[in-house]
Amino acid sequence: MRHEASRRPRVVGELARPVFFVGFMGAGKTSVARRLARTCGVASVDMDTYLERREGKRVKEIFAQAGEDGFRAIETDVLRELAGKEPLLVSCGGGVVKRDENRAILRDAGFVVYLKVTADEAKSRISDTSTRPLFQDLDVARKTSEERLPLYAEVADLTIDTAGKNVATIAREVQSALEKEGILCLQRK
Ligand SMILES: Nc1ncnc2c1ncn2[C@@H]1O[C@H](COP(=O)(O)OP(=O)(O)O)[C@@H](O)[C@H]1O
Ligand SMILES: O=C(O)C1=C[C@@H](OP(=O)(O)O)[C@@H](O)[C@H](O)C1
Ligand SMILES: [Mg+2]
Repeated sequence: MRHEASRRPRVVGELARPVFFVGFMGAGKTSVARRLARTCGVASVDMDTYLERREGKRVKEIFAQAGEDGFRAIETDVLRELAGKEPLLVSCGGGVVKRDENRAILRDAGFVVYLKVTADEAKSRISDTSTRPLFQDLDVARKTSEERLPLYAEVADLTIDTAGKNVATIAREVQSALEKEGILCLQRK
């Protein structure tokens, strides 16, 4: 097993622009970006993780202390910061598309991959919704998801329906599309 792994060529990927993953909570943005980073030798960053380290607080605490508006202000700041770095795979939080200025940053700075999921399928994937303050009630989540559909569609350069697919399959679909679009260039060493 170890021998086979060491014989596999090392892959180093380069991105022409930042790639932003958007979509509803539970779409798999964090998991797919992380998987793609590993298989393609590209750096990835999760906006929520980055934001939590920067603020020294969990997303849930920020919502409790500063409300959604407070969270969104920090989120915009972080998005701007990450959009200005060397191109990365960036998994965004599901609500990043709510602000007009964020949608402008996503469109202008990057290539946007929209991972589609229904609120019902997302609920079945997320075992513990306590870390997601806006996914506490399924009926509310269904409504929120419907309201956001046009916002995700507005920024998407690529849309992938994730229904019934696992993370590896989705990551392969994204990889192939990014290579075809000239956004991802892979060198096998
Ligand atoms: N395609 C998928 N099929 C099944 N489970 C998934 C899939 N994508 C993600 N998950 C699971 O759903 C949960 C949320 O995934 P995550 O990547 O954090 O989504 P997001 O960042 O879009 O909210 C995790 O437990 C993850 O393992
Ligand atoms: O949809 C949203 O408004 C949110 C999604 C979360 O990220 P994930 O989409 O990665 O769960 C996180 O940013 C926060 O709880 C708000
Ligand atoms: Mg996430």
